[in-house]
Amino acid sequence: MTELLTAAQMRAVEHSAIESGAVTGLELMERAGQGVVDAIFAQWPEFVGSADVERGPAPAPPRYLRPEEGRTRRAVVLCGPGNNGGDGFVVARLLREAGWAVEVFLYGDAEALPPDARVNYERWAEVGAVQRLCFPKPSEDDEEKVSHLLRGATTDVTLCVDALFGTGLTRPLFGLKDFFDACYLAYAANLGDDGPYVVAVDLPSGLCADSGRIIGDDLGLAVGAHLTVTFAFAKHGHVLSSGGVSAARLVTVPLGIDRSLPYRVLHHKRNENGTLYIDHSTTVKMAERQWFEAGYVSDLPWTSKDPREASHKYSHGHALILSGGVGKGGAARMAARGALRIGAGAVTVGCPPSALIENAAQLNAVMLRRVPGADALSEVLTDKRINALCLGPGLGTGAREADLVRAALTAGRGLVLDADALTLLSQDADLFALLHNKCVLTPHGGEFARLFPGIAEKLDAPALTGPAYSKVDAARAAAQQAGCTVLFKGPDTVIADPSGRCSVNAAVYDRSAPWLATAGAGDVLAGFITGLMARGFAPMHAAEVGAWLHVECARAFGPGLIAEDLPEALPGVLRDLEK
Ligand SMILES: NC(=O)C1=CN([C@@H]2O[C@H](COP(=O)(O)OP(=O)(O)OC[C@H]3O[C@@H](n4cnc5c(N)ncnc54)[C@H](OP(=O)(O)O)[C@@H]3O)[C@@H](O)[C@H]2O)[C@@H](O)CC1
Ligand SMILES: [K+]
Repeated sequence: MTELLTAAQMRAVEHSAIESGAVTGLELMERAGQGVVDAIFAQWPEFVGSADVERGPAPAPPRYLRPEEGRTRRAVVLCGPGNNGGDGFVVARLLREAGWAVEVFLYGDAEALPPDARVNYERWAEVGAVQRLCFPKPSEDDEEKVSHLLRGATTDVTLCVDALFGTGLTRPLFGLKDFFDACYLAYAANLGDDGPYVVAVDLPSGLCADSGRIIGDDLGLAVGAHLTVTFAFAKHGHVLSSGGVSAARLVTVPLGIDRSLPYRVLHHKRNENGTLYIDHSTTVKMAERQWFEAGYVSDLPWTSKDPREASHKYSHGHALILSGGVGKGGAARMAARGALRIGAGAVTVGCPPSALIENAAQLNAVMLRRVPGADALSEVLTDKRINALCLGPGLGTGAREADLVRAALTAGRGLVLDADALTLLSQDADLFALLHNKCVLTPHGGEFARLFPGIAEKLDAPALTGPAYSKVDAARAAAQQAGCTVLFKGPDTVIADPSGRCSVNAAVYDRSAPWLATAGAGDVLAGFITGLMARGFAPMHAAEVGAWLHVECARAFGPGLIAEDLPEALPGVLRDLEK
């Protein structure tokens, strides 16, 4: 798991590191700038010179400090009025030391720069010029100058470094349209050598660090970047909402302050059976611990090596998936296949009598039961080995189905509610009131808005100031309201439980899987989570692991994926995890 921080948490971490005396703010800024330059040369090795330099008494400089013979690379660095701008001055200086021609623009008042940024402004000013842009509204001349440079029409600028705003952006940017257009054009057209690569320092400017939304929404602007280089921790805004598509790549460089942090660490440990698990018990000094619980889900525990657990199929649980009527069973069958592949010991599809033949013709390892209505379901559930249920995929939204949802909710078993079951919950407050802490709701955006209209309204309201209300805020509020785990789907799937624990399963940057947006993929996800709950995973953990594996299956299969492929890709993914 990678932890994601808010801007306030990052500031707290930075202050605590500085107060501990381990490092100064100026040193942090130098490391940040150095990290950006290192990341640039790692990303584009062709920027690294190959010519040997003469060896003198001093140690040889790093490879990237040797520009290609006969070629001077050119960079434009746009610096803003805060410490993000300060990082930009460091980057400018280091690029210049590497033999680059660097043009620096300052959008802000040099006299009003914060102290560390001011020092780096002055260090740069000793070796290069600073072109001042009228602040806060650049003049037409300013815009002409910068956009001309960036459009590459008459120059050979290779890099544009966006150090305008980072975690301190609090209000919309209106005055920089032409700059941003120019940066964005370079990014969108991926002009390579014909135009500059755009590198965002910490965050693409215009983006809210906490929500990933563009401050000002459609009125506001944000730079698009080929590479974002952030410091110490990724921020929520890098993966949520527009943040996940704001850059082609995200690199997090360490600032060397991690050890002194008063924050909660998620440690991987092994229990006495050799099973990997995440230890959530490490002490936190930080008061609001849920702050630190948003993160990507990755490298999670999988197979148990405990031979006692392999003794019987029911020791791996029994999942019951309820299906709709004739011709509507495909979704439930895919969920059942997912539950079985993910390791539930037994999986049964329960369907109305009229759909028995259809289902029997399509199911083999999955068992089949008649479940005409709620009474029959209660009867089936007298079998205590059935420990997890899934209702929703292809279920239908009539009176029979509402009764089934009610009976399932009152049975007190692990319960995944998806699709039609979410519609039923949003239509019936009494049903909603029956939700309990063994439930997992898996809404997409539309379902979320129907279930939690007040929360969705807050999330949809224009983000006019930062930090803006985020999908993490929304999922946490929803989990509290529902009293159960909520998995709010998207490329930035957010999973939260009523305690405030929260994870983001982000399928963005190197982990993007656009082909996962395919019919039936959500049914398989519901099945994965149900299967994991049958295996004994707690609801939140089942939702985290299920969502993570779902994306991994899509990535393993690749383009051309259809929902049926997801369960079939699972064995390979699990084998790789074991390695
Ligand atoms: N944390 C760390 O460990 C490290 C952090 N580092 C770096 O510091 C960055 C954070 O610095 P920061 O806090 O100074 O914020 P930043 O984004 O530069 O801008 C704030 C300025 O912008 C202004 N302003 C805001 N909105 C505006 C608007 N719409 N239009 C115009 N102005 C606007 C705002 O003015 P105010 O709101 O006060 O009027 C303020 O002056 C961080 O992203 C990282 O790059 C590294 O150096 C080292 C380690
Ligand atoms: K920036």
